Amino acid sequence: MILKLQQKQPNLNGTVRITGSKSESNRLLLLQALFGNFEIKNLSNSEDSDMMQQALASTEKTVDIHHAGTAMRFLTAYFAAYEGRETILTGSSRMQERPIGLLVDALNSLGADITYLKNEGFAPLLIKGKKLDQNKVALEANVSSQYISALMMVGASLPNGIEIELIGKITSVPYIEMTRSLLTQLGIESTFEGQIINIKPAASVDISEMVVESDWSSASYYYSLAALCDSAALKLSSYKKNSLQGDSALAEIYTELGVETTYLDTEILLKKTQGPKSQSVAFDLANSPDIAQTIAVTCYGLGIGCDLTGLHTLKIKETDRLEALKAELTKLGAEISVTNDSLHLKPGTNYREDVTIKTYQDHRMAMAFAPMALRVPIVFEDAEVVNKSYPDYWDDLKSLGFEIKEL
Ligand SMILES: O=C(O)C1=C[C@@H](OP(=O)(O)O)[C@@H](O)[C@H](O)C1
Ligand SMILES: C=C(OP(=O)(O)O)C(=O)O
Repeated sequence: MILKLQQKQPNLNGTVRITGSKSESNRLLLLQALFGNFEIKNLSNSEDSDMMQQALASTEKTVDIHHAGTAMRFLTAYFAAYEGRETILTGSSRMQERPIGLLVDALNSLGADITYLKNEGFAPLLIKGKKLDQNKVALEANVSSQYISALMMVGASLPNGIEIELIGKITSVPYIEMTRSLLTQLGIESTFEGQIINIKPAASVDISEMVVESDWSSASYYYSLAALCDSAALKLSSYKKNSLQGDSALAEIYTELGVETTYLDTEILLKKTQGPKSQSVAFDLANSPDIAQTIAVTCYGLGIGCDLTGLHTLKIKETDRLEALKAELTKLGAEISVTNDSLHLKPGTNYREDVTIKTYQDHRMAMAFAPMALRVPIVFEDAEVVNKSYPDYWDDLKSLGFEIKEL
């Protein structure tokens, strides 16, 4: 599906209801499968959460989780500890290029039997589920926190729990803390001191319902819209101040880009203030990698420069996000350079019209670039890519007055 977006109305007012965080949802679905049948409220309607649900319900030998990184990583650990079950776990062609060797090595060192069916270090995996008889494991922590979350959750179901030693710098730390907090809410004890995570064993949990906060990564696109319009009063639900999601750092980050957040009862209200405070901004996003694309595009739309660092995980996500950002922002007229872990954008407003943005099978490429429609008409290839995390995105933009035409 090719979509053309235009937004001639520079004052944005409205309320958008976003469904639950896909990170929290996919953790709770796994924890529900491991520990008991609590109800999950405000579950994400993302394709990734559908994939997780379908995979957990499947009795087939081959389980295909398409593009869902959390499902791939969490289910590798889940099926490895599923005694007597043999599973082939696979995903999209891109998923078969996203590394999983560190997690497989860690699980095999705990006693799992996982082998590679195509390329060493990558899906598809043949997982012969068995009892994991060890409970201490060490792994590098700078590649993906999803490996660590997977070990923490499945580790809680092992008879002796799990002790995880994290080697080197730890990336995406808030996601590890999110996993811990959800375990705590379920009554499962853990500690995280220095480089060591300890999870106590649990057989079942005594809780009837868990409520998922709405998705902050999805909220990022409204922060960008608020920054780029002339005036905004956008209400988003359901959010809270003490979020488990690291991307809630948006509220602080966007004060520098001219957006003020007010926490209401169960909503946040975004208002545009005077505009950006300086001609160039700098952020280390090692704790919030998923909002890097949003911030880079907002800065370009504001005509200011930015230096984004801590981006070393972007190359192994849905696409190489650093190269994709460079290619598409350049098409729009930006002067941008990237390294393996950083991005530098020069101030400038040389906006080119009617550019067609390639989305690289990456939902965040489409969603992050859409607010540029406040500057110039813009076209998106494969616009349905948003389904991975936010299927209602285009409809929600329409509700704010965006003209969206299928070409
Ligand atoms: O645990 C999670 O839910 C996630 C962790 C992050 O991945 P990395 O830890 O691989 O950076 C993030 O980018 C991803 O969208 C979701
Ligand atoms: C990186 C992402 O997801 P995942 O790693 O779960 O595929 C994302 O949603 O931006």
